[in-house]
Amino acid sequence: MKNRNLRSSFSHAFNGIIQAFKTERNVKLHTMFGLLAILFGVYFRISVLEWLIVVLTIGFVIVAELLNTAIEYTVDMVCGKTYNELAKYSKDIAAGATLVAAIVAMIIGAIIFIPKII
Ligand SMILES: Nc1ncnc2c1ncn2[C@@H]1O[C@H](COP(=O)(O)OP(=O)(O)OP(=O)(O)O)[C@@H](O)[C@H]1O
Repeated sequence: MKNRNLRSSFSHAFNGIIQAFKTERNVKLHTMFGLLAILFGVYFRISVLEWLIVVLTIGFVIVAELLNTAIEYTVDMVCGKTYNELAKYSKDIAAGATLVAAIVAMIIGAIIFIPKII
């Protein structure tokens, strides 16, 4: 089924974000960390450059989580409950991508905020 116009295209994309947020604990968790980083940014009055880095990092983590969720759904659609070695690799690698994104975000958060907290 093809999107007939830009509005339905945006609407489906938005529904996808809502679906991932509702069903995936990690999407919720990383969104909370993103909001916390924004609160810290406001509180510590970080610079424009720091805001650019914080916003890019939050987007990077959320995009990784959304892609991981899409891969999980696709694997489940193909395999259902059947064990499959390739399904395992796909899910583990997708989860690995979100872990890398989360670690990078933690390092960036530490570099920006720890000196301000101290
Ligand atoms: N069909 C399958 N065949 C083989 N292994 C699977 C299959 N489905 C899941 N697994 C294994 O179980 C793990 C957990 O899968 P699950 O679908 O529960 O992901 P999840 O707990 O939602 O992951 P995340 O915490 O990243 O959101 C996968 O990383 C994979 O190692």
